[in-house]
Formats: sequence, C-alpha cells, structure tokens
Amino acid sequence: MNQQSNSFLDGLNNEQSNAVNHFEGPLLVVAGAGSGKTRALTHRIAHLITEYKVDPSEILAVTFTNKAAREMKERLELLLAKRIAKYQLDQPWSSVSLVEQNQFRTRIYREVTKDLWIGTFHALFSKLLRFDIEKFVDKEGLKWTKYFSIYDETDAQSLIKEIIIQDMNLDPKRFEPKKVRWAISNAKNQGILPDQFTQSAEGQRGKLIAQVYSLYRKALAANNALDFDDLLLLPVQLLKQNEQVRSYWHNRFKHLLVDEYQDTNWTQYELIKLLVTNGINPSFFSSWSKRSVFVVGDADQSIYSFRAADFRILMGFQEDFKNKNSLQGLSNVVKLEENYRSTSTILDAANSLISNNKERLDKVLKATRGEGELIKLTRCDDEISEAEAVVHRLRLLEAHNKDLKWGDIAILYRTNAQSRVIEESLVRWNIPYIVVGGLRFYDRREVKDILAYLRLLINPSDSVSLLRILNVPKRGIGKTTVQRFSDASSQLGIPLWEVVSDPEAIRSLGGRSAKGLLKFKELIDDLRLSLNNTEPSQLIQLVMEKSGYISELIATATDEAEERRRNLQELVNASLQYQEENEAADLEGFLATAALASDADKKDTAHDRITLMTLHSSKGLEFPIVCLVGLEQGLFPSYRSLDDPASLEEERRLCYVGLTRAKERLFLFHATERRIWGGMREPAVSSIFLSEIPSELIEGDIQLAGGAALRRERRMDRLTRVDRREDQLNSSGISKNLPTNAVRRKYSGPAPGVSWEVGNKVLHSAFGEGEVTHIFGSGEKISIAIKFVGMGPKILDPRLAPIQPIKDN
Ligand SMILES: Nc1ncnc2c1ncn2[C@@H]1O[C@H](COP(=O)(O)OP(=O)(O)OP(=O)(O)O)[C@@H](O)[C@H]1O
Ligand SMILES: [Mg+2]
Repeated sequence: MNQQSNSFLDGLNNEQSNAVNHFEGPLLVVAGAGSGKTRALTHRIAHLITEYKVDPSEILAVTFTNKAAREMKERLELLLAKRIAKYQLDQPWSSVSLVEQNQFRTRIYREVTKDLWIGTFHALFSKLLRFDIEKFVDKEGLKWTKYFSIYDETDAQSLIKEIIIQDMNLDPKRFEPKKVRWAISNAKNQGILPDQFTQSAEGQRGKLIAQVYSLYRKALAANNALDFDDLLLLPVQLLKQNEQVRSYWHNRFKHLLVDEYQDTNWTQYELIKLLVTNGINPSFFSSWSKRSVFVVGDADQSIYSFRAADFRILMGFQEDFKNKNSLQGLSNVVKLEENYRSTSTILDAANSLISNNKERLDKVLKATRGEGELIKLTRCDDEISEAEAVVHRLRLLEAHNKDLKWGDIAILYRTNAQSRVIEESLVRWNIPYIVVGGLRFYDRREVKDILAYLRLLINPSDSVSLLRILNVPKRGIGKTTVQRFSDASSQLGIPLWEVVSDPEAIRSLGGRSAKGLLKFKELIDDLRLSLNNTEPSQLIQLVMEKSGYISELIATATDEAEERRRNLQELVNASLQYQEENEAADLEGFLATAALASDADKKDTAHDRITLMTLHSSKGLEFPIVCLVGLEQGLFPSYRSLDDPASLEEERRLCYVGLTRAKERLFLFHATERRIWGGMREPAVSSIFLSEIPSELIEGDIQLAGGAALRRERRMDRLTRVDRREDQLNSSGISKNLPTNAVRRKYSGPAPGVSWEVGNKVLHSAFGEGEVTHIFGSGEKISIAIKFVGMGPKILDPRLAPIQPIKDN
C-alpha cells in the first residue's frame, strides 16, 4: 500500500502503520508507555472505515475510562473531518473556517461516530443488555426488563445492609455491609453464583454471607436492577446460553479493539472471546474472514489486580487467538519500541525502575526526544512541608515561564487521602485545581434524589429509588407508614410502588400520610405522561419543579441550598451534553451514563487548572509536568505490599505508570515524617523506588522550613553527628540545589556495620523494644520493618533510626 496516499498512516512509524494496516485476524500490540499504542488504535478505527470500508456499526472499541472513550471519539471526528475537508476543499484544516469545520464534524458524527460502539466494558455491555436482557434465562427464574436500573456502590451497599438487618437479623457491625458487598462482588467477578458460593462457603460466617448473596440477587431482580458486576456477568451468561443472541452480536461486531488489555479480567476476557469466536474454542477458531481482534497493552502497566485484572490474559493472547499466519510461524504481534512522550531522562528513569521487576518480559523502549532536564527530588520534613514544597516548586516554574498553563500540570499520589494537605496549600496560594476521583458528581444527595425520581418513572419496580424520594421533599408521610408499606411489599412479593399507589391502601391511612401519598401518586402518574415525548433534560426540569424540590431549595435560602440548586442546574447541563453527543438520546441511556460516570470523566478543557489524582487514575494520560508525592516505604510502595513480592512488583508498575505520565519535567517528593490515617506522626524512610532510579538522573533539593524544621532539629539530636552536620549545611537555604553525589551520600549515609536479620531484637530510643519482621533491600538501600511492643509495625532506615540491636543471651 502506498503510505503517502493515506492520511491515517501519516504521523505513524512503520510498526504503527503495520498495526493500523492489518486487516483480518488477531493482532497484539505490546509496547511500553508512551509508544503510541492508543494512537495506533484510534487511527486503526479511522483506517478500517475509510480504507477497508468497514461499516462503523461493525466496530466495537473498549477503552479503560469513559473519558478516554469520549476523547477517542472526538479525535476520530477530527481526523475524519480533516480528511473530508481536504478532499472537498483541498485546503489544510487550519485555513478552513470555523463554521465549515463544525459542519464537517457534524457530518462525521452523523455518518460515522454515532454508530461506533466505543466505551468501557461496563458501558458497552450495559448497552447490549438494553437490547437483549429480556432473553436472559436465570437458573432461579429471576427476571429483568430492558428498563433495568443500574445500582452504584452506594445503592448496592444499602440494599445489602437492609438484607443483613431486616431479612437476616444479623448484626451489621459483625457483618459490615461494605465487606459483605466486597465478598459478593469478588464472587461475581469470578462468575460464581449463589449456589456455587454456598457449596464452597466455609464456616458459619461464609454460609451466612452466601445467604445474603442469594437474597441480594433476588432483591436486585425484584427492583429490576443490576449492580456493576452484573453488567459483565449477565452478558457472559446470556451469550453462553443463547446461541441466537450470541450469533447476532458475533455477526454484528466484526472488528474488536481493546486498549489497556493488560488490565482486563477473566470475565471481560470471556466476553471478548464469546464475541470474537461465537463460542468456538479460540485456538480452533479459524474463520477470520473480514473479522479482527486487535488489542494493545503493556504488561508493565498492569495495576488493577485488586479488581481481578490479570496480565496473563495479555501474555496468553497469541496462544488464544491464532490465525493462518501464526500457524505458519508468522507473528501476529507488533512491538513498538519508540517512546514519543517523555524526555530521555524521564524515560531512562522509568526503564531502570521497571527493570527491577522479575515477573516481566524485557522490552525495548527508546527515547525519540531530547535529554531534557534532570528529575528533581525534594525531601521534606512532613506532609505539610511536602505540600508547601510542591506549591513552591509550581510557583517557581510559573515565575520562570510566562507560558506555563496550570492545565499542563498533574500532581499524583498513591492514596486519595493525600490530596487534602496539598489542596490546602493550593488554596492558600490561590492556584486553581481539580481533584479527580473525589465524591462523584452523581453521588451528591440532590443529584441522586432527582435521578431516583427518573429511575422510578421508567422502572416502577425500583423500590430502592422509590424509598429514597417517597418523602423527599417532605410530604408528611410518616416513618411507620413507610415501614408498613415496605413490609407489605416484601410479604406480598410485589414492588413497593404497587403497594403505595393502591387507592385502597391510601384510603386505609388517615390524615396527613394519606394526603401526602395521594399527592405523590398523582405526581408520579403525571410525570409518567411526559415520559415518551420529552427529552431527558426537560424531564429533569419537570421533575425538579413539579416535585417541589427546587422551590424548597430556594425557600431554604442557605449557602448550602444554593450550592445544591447549582448542582441540579449542572445535572440539566449534563443531560444537555448527553443529548448533544447522542442522537437517539433517551432517559435510559442518560441514566446509564450517570450511573457509570466517574469523576475521572469530567470534561475539563474550559478551565486552566492543575489536576490532582491517584496514580491509578492517571493511566493512559500525559502531562508536560508531573509532581509525584509521598515516595516513602509503607506509603508507596504501600505497607501491604512490603512483605509480598508480587504486590511489590505491582506497586513498581504503578510507579512506572506515574513516571511515564510526564512529558517534560518530573518532580519527586518525599517526607521524613508523616501523619498517616490521622494517627501519630511516624518517621518515614524514602521509597525503595527512589533508589532504583540512577542517581545521575536526579538532582536533590532539600527543604527545611518553619516549625517543621524545629521539630526535625529535635529529632535530629538522635541522629549521628555526621548526618546532623550535613543537614545543617543543607538547611541554610529554603530550597537549595545540591550536587548529586552529596544527595546520594545523604540518602545512603555511612554503613553502620550491623547486619540485620529477621528476628533480631532491637531497642529504639522512643518506641522501646521491638523485633525485626522484614528486611528490604541491602547495603545502601536497606530498610527494616520492626514490630514494637504495644504498637503497630514501623519501617525504619537502620542507619538513621536511633536503634540498637539487643543481644539474645
Ligand atoms: N509516530 C508518532 N510520532 C509522533 N508522536 C507520536 C507518534 N505516536 C504517538 N505519538 C505521541 O506520543 C504520545 C504517546 O502516545 P500514546 O498515548 O498513544 O501512547 P501509549 O502507548 O498509548 O501510552 P500509554 O502506555 O501511557 O497508554 C502522544 O502524545 C502521541 O500523540
Ligand atoms: Mg495508551
């Protein structure tokens, strides 16, 4: 093929072009971070449509987040719009007028992107269920209709809590809903149904949880609702049991594409397999005519094993999906070896770090960009000075670079809790920011209330939603009345709505409750009349007005009420945006979008602000400037990973993901003391990951300031003299660059000549007696975990901590 003639191969290297050009059969693209996997996948979709004349409705593309899906659609629209503009006007895109640009994009949307199924596994398969869930045959006879509600984690947990307390009469302290939900979710992720769960359940507790699971499933069905796990599990069961349904989707989706394949779990893998091979063993599946499965991934970035993801699925792809080529010994793998994202300094650091993992296939990842600046490492006294140091750093950057945009910067951390202090510093300095992954917009009370109305309108079986809004805003329906009705509903086995809307039942009540209930029934009946001929955004407004929700907020006239009103306005905006993005926009679709949205999806190009997020949410993204904070043993890597080599390797992959998000500049931070979980200040040892980055790539920068410096001074008294002298030297300036080797010496310190072993008894000048439980690293990189009598384990650097070995006699 003539590569010059085709714009979708432009801007790609040879290997990427091969991947994009590939037409029939399986293809695996494995490559390190920033090597253009996602770019290749996006271009491939455009190429399939324009070059191979694939109908857009035959393409199914899986992304890891909703945001990535949206961006991919936008990117495709732009790519394709540019192309038709070039054909029709023979002008470069930049000289096409804005009006015409929009016309082209609208046309592409109409003709192409609206028919493309691009989304997360959950979004795609909930869409599939809207078509076919009524064909699902459940072993226990449970049924769902296409108007099913999607319950998020809060809804699911409250349902489980009710079962634990009301149906099972168990103590919710002993059977914490959250933990029970987790156990059930775990089972569902492995495709285990209640009967199997019961068989394998151990002990009385296990048996009781099995019972909750069974009741929970029944309750979901009674509410015509599914939880997140069901959105994958039900399609697997359905596609397995119903050949007609399976063949339909198999024939419909001829081309499957999956991004971030290293983080798929076995249920998701099962779905891909069923769609691609129509249930035939993938190794024997040979009819690849006009059909393909294209996955891209990087085993070094597999970071979701706690959600049952397994990178062995990626490793097994070639064995799983064979084609003629692979039988002839030709490879169906493409490797990309050039990184286009980061400076070579950043890339060298990341490559060196990840090479410490044992369970991996070595691969090449070469830099294509210049060396760039050294990585800056800042050591701080505690989490507060760390936050200050980050902000100080950002302000310095701002002062030196007029073109700096806050939107170019990300601050990444291991745990959500770390954002608070950083936020406080940013607020103090008036720097705009957004926290990704905080409280979901759709989890706010007022938003959930209005969504509950909408769910009830289309799904009268949804008693969880009904209970939420029956007396919201207040209608004088008493608690006892509500309890009586819900008891009746569960005894009769009919939806709560049927009970509360029964005229007889309403009449049987006296006074205020009866009045309120009648009002409620009339409201819902009235709103239902508008259901079929009203857009989601208008329905939302109708609900807010007719229910009296908005007028109550206005009457309340507090700041909080005003904030809630604004959030509801934002809900209307969200529905408008949904309508713009989907031609066949309906309420079911909007509710599904709301249920599956996460805060990481927020579209945020309008504001120029810093992004704060966990390392986990940063996967797939890139930023010119990245600050990574909290590089300490026990925090990152996390405490739980310290005595488990496999989890430590996962933490290292997470660090690799973090480092490789940076394009130009990378700033690392760690503190020598930290208050964790709201408890006592604990001494902290720098992360093992820091010692795995070659020292010549890092320059140090010690921050010591204010009260923290004093506290540190006091602690310093316990340290060796050599260390103290060096520290005083360093603390003479607030931020002072040190030559690399001085920093290295600082971090390594003089070897004390004690060789530590697990089981050694020690005496600590502050914590008292303890026993060594783990040893991490050796030589200069050693740190040890000690369990002190009467307190939790601590991780210390034996060369700095005031400890002495105690001799057993
Ligand atoms: N052939 C290329 N020439 C120039 N730039 C490219 C090329 N391929 C990709 N890029 C750019 O490199 C950056 C990384 O690309 P992309 O996000 O597709 O990588 P990735 O392999 O998906 O990364 P990750 O593993 O982090 O998901 C992007 O800014 C992209 O536009
Ligand atoms: Mg990517």
